[in-house]
Amino acid sequence: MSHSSIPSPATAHKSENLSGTIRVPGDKSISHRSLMFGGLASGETVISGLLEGEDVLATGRAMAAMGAKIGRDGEKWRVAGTGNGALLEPADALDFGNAGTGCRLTMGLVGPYHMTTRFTGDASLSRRPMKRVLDPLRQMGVAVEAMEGDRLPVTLRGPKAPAPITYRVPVASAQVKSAVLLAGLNIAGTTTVIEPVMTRDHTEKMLAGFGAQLDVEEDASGVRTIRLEGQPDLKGRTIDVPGDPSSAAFPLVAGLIVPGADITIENVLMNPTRTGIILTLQEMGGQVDIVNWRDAGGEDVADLRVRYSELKGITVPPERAPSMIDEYPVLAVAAAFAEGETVMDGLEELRVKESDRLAAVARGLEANGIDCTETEACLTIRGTPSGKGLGSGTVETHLDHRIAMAFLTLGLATEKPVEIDDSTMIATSFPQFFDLMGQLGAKIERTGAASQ
Ligand SMILES: O=C(O)C1=C[C@@H](OP(=O)(O)O)[C@@H](O)[C@H](O)C1
Ligand SMILES: C=C(OP(=O)(O)O)C(=O)O
Repeated sequence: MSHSSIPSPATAHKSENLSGTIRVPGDKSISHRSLMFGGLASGETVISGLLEGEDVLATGRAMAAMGAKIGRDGEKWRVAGTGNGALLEPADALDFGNAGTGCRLTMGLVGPYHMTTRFTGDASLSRRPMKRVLDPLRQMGVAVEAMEGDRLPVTLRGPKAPAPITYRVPVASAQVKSAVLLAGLNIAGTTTVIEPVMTRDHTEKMLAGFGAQLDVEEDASGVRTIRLEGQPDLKGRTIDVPGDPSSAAFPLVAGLIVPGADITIENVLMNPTRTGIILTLQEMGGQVDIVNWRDAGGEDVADLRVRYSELKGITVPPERAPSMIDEYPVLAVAAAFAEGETVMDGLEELRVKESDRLAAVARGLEANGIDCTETEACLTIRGTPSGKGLGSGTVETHLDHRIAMAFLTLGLATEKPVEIDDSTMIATSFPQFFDLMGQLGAKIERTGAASQ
């Protein structure tokens, strides 16, 4: 895969008057699940707008290695599934590259199968904690072999008769919730997940769409109890994947910080478990108009018109973190141009993403002259609205696509250019990043030998 090859540095330069209309690629969470559930269901699933990023393609290869037939047919992807309960033992290790979601959800999916499955990944994924999904699998009777600290490579051996469990998710994580629910698909009886803090609900919504029996109850304090009836008959379906709000966040912030900008991003997923970044940028004074709000196959989507704005610092409510967890690096970039102080708290999960994002963001800001304070779970940024004196740093991206894209966005409004040490990882979630940002008039260039 390209991220194990030669690093490709890139540089962003001060830009003006970004303009135009773009569509960002399909939502990563929905794309992973489309291939997984399509690969599992009986019959055909036809997917439009699939994100063709490396993370999602790794999930496709894993499902193919377990018996699904997956192919591209013009603009669409066609998946012929095995039928629920009929995945085959893969001949080789499943390599998930950089993708936490693909790896953790697939661990849940295959855990209860009475077969042996091995999981590997790149250097970043091999550092990330897997205990959070391996613990509930152990409770179901799955035998686990893992590196120290429950890291990859991991081998799972499912029991003859897996037992359904009731599991209270100990961290706010859609990946953990989803892994337990997916395990429940191949276990007789009711699997129950208790989710104290709501996270993205794509697994619940999409499994119901494929024909699973799911019951979701929410109490007065917001605690959700999700009950899944095991061994449902899942049926293939048609899916239209909306644009990824986590990718839209980069042109969105660029539009707010580049003087004279006026851009539109069409067809963005507006599921309320994903829109924290839009709300937060609006609270900072960002002119983000949500237009043409509509339903698209069971999900809300809209177009976002974004104009350059004088931003002000705010305190971001920590309880909003799950609805914008992947957007903090680029929110930090908006905060770098806001008047006053922006406080982001409740960010402990950022430390276990593709990199320690809290540290990577703080170091990148400091390298470019931006005043910030990092504590265990909090980042405070004091902005410079004019961008004067900022820039000229080189940012270490640590195999993290969001760090790479966030700092290239920063360099569009700093006085001096911003360089990142590697841009290859951007292809994991947003392969069209350079092209689309270029279309808007952003001055970003790949500067390394590997870009030739
Ligand atoms: O379920 C998903 O599709 C995702 C859940 C989030 O991870 P956590 O569950 O670890 O918070 C998010 O960071 C990731 O990019 C996608
Ligand atoms: C955290 C992310 O992804 P994953 O956990 O799937 O690697 C992300 O895309 O920002």
